This record gives sequence, structure tokens and C-alpha cells, in this order.
Amino acid sequence: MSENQSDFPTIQRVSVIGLGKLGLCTAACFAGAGFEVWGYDANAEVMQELASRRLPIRETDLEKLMPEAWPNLRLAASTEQAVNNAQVIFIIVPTPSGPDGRFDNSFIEKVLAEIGPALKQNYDYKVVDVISTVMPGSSESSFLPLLENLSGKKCGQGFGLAYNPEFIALGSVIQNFLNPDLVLIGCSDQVSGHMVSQVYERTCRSNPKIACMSLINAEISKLSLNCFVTMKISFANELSALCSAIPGADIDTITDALGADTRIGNKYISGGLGFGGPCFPRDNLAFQKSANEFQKKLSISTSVVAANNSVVDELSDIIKQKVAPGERVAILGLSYKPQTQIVERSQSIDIANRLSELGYDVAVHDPMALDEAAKVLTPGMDFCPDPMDCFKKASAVILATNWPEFTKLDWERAADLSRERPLLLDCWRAMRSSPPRGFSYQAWGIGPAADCSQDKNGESPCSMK
Ligand SMILES: NC(=O)c1ccc[n+]([C@@H]2O[C@H](COP(=O)([O-])OP(=O)(O)OC[C@H]3O[C@@H](n4cnc5c(N)ncnc54)[C@H](O)[C@@H]3O)[C@@H](O)[C@H]2O)c1
Ligand SMILES: O=c1ccn([C@@H]2O[C@H](COP(=O)(O)OP(=O)(O)O[C@H]3O[C@H](CO)[C@@H](O)[C@H](O)[C@H]3O)[C@@H](O)[C@H]2O)c(=O)[nH]1
Repeated sequence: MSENQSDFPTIQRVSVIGLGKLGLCTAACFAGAGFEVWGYDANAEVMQELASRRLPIRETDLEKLMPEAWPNLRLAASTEQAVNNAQVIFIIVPTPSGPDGRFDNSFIEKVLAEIGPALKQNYDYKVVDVISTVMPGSSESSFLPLLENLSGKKCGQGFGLAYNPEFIALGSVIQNFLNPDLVLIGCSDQVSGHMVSQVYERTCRSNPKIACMSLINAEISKLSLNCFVTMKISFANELSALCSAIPGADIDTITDALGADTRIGNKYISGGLGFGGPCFPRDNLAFQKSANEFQKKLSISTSVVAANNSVVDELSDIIKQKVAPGERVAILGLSYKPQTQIVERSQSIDIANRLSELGYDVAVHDPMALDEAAKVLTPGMDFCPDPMDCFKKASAVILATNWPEFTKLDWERAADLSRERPLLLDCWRAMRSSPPRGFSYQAWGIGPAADCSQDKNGESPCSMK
């Protein structure tokens, strides 16, 4: 294959199959960059909403992007039409984790079963690009043979295959998509790699590194990257536990210094409650499972999961030491991170359930996630749409998810409603600079001598960073 750029087709038309939380944002970003985008989702309600120019999902900046995107966004009537009308076909359907921790490819395979016959009828070179997170080895062992069988064409000659996972966090999907550090493209052949690269070169505003590699290397890279980041998070969280036990220690001072070393970097070392959500916890398990299939063990990844699980033990131990079972513990924040109603694998939920099992009277509040939380919390907890109701006769309050709203609560009233001087356990040190009066304030990651409520001059040593 020649290296001459003019040998590669210019990309003007793409399609996106699966218009969910990631897919719709992807389609909007490509359309906003000027591509003709053909979107298709199997859910008729999603298609109806979009046909009426309503957004079926909420994501920061999506609405702002749509005036540029709508004119280029077309709705396909079927997968077949999405294939016929595009040069690159992006697939972003769910890959739920099975009971053994492996990602399930059945949604992708269902889409490929429709794409294969459509490729057969087309004579131009099209690239099928899987964005959904998959197990290493899926492209070569499953996707490629399926497409070859159904299209009657050879991959790399009659069509191309790419695996091109995204590194985007919910709540900042658009920002992350348009300004990535890295675009990862696994491809079956050089032409496919160039075709997919072109789409990102035109769409991304951050001039990212575009890493083109084999399909298997991209599959391993995706899981490695996420698991490496969780290792950083868990390292900082273990350090937080250690600092909590050492007089005078301060996690924020330490991680500020560590983060200044560019070998470490200052992102994802907050020292908090631990990671949850629909991605990180699943990725570690899938990575371990994948290694097992090659008769290898990933001891670091295993330890990361154990360290992440231990945060709940550490925090419930603090409560057990200071509050007797039967007393009321208020938990503020249930979603796995602020600004979302997603509670999947949320550490806050795990803490609430643990304390309830231990016999505490648990009251919960979240600005957005109460309804979702009700589906996964142990029955019998007190659900408080008004956060003030949580404080009534509470002996302890855990600031679990770092919603900015919580620092702005009427803390004087909260203290009045609670029992005499309740424990306020601040998992993210959100209120360390001005701990509310009337509470016994304990910031996770701050050693005992720096306990803000014990300063003899009436000043807060926690503000002395
Ligand atoms: N959401 C994230 O932050 C994120 C980040 C990185 C990677 N991912 C990965 O992206 C994939 C999708 O995640 P999501 O959060 O967008 O999921 P989602 O459930 O929000 O959306 C998936 C969409 O696919 C549609 N769909 C299912 N089967 C289909 C079919 N046969 N044809 C057409 N449409 C079909 C569904 O109707 C749904 O709208 C997953 O593999 C996930 O792991 C997600
Ligand atoms: O210093 C930190 C930073 C994050 N977290 C936790 O980590 C989890 C994940 O947070 P975030 O990365 O903001 O959200 P996700 O939407 O889960 O995004 C992750 O998962 C996606 C799916 O794989 C990837 O695409 C993203 O790159 C990756 O950041 C949350 O529970 C956070 O509270 C910490 O505990 N400490």
C-alpha cells in the first residue's frame, strides 16, 4: 500500500449506530465538525425524539453543540441505510459485563450481522469502526470473521475494521471528545487507519496524539489505560487512609506535591472515596479475566480492586468507633460522582448499605439520584428529598459524593436539627477551609492533630496547607 496521502479517500460521510450516552454525543461532535452523519438507534423512542429535534439524553454542552450539528445529522431508517450512506460506520452499542466480568459482545455482533450483508452490496471501501469497550481479542476472533463471512469480502481488501475506544467521562463527554490527549485507533490495515484518523483530525480541537496500531494492541491499550488510572486513584486513596491515622498528615498537601512531578501528574489523585460508575470497576475485572485466559495474573489490578473495596471498610470503622448502632447516620450524595443520577457501583451506596446492615438508622439524600438509588439501597432507609430532613436527630453525617450543593447548605440549621455535636465525616474535604460550627468535623485524609475542630486558637489548621 502506498504512503501517498492522495491514495486515501477523503471522508465526508459517516454513520453512528447506537445513539445513547456516548453515541449521540459522538454523532453530534462529528456533525458539528461538518461531516454528513447518519445516525441509527434500535430504540424507536430515541429515533422519534431526534426526529422531533429533541435530545433523548442530558449531557453537558450537548445542547450548545446541536445548532451546529442538526443541519448535518440525518436519521437512517435502518442499519443497512446507515452503511450504504457512509464511508466509516461507528458502532457504539452496550457491552454489558457478564457474571464472570467479561464484556458481552452480543449487541455488537447483532449490529455486525446487519452490516455484513450491507457491505456485500456496496462497492466502495468502507470501514467498520467499533467504539464500544470490548475484551482483548474480540476484533480478530469474532468481529472480523463475522464480517468476512457475511460480506463475502476479505478484511483489509473489500472493507476495513477498526477498534477505536473513547476516553470520555460522563458529564464531560463533549469536552473530552473534542479535546482528547489521545485518539486510539486499532485497524486492520493502513487505509482504514487513515480513514478513521481523518475523521478525528477534523473533529478534535486539541491536536491530539493519534496512535494507530493493530486491533489487539488497541484493545489492550484501552483497558490498560483505564486500569492504570484506577491504580492512581487507589494509590491516593490508600495514602488518604494512612494520612487519616498519622497526626498532622494532610493528603492534599502530599498529593499536590506528588502531582507536580510530571511522571505522576496531578489528575485522578484526589484522595477520596474511591472509584465507581459504569466503566472503571468493570474494566479492572475484565482486564483480570482477559489475563487469566492467557494463563497470566494481574496482581496490581487485583490489588487495585481490593484497595478500592477497602475504603468502605475504613469509613464504616470510623462510624462504628464513634456512633452506636441504632443511631441515625445521614449520607449526603449517592451517585458515583457529582452531576449525574448514575448510582452503578457507587461507593456511597455501598457505605449506606453497609451501615444499614450494621444496624444504623440510615437517612439518605442526593440532588439527582434518589430514585435510582432506591433501586439498589437496602429497604428501610429514610429517603430525604430535602437534605435538612436527613439531619434530624442524626449522630453522624457523611459527605459522601462531592456535590457542590452540599457546601452551600444551611449548616447552622443542620447542626440545630442534629444531635449534640454530631460527627461530620467529609470524604472529599470539601469543607476543610471552613468546617461548619456545631459538628465534630473529620476530614478523610487529614491526621488527628490537624482535626479542624480541635484548634485551640479557634483557627482552622486545615486551612494551613
Ligand atoms: N458512557 C460512557 O461514559 C462510556 C465511555 C467510554 C466507553 N463507553 C462504552 O460505549 C458503549 C456504549 O455506552 P453508552 O453509555 O453510550 O450506552 P447506552 O446504553 O447509553 O447507549 C447504547 C445505545 O445503543 C442502542 N442499541 C442497542 N442495540 C442496538 C442495535 N442493534 N442497533 C442500534 N442501536 C442499538 C441502544 O438503544 C442505546 O441507545 C459501551 O460499550 C460502553 O462501555 C461508554
Ligand atoms: O481522583 C479521583 C478521580 C475520580 N475518582 C472516581 O473515579 C470514578 C470515575 O470518574 P470519571 O473518570 O470522572 O468518570 P467516568 O465517566 O466513569 O469515566 C471513566 O470511564 C470511562 C469509560 O471507560 C472512560 O472513557 C473515562 O476515560 C474514565 O475517566 C468516580 O467514581 C470518581 O469519583 C476518584 O475516586 N478520584
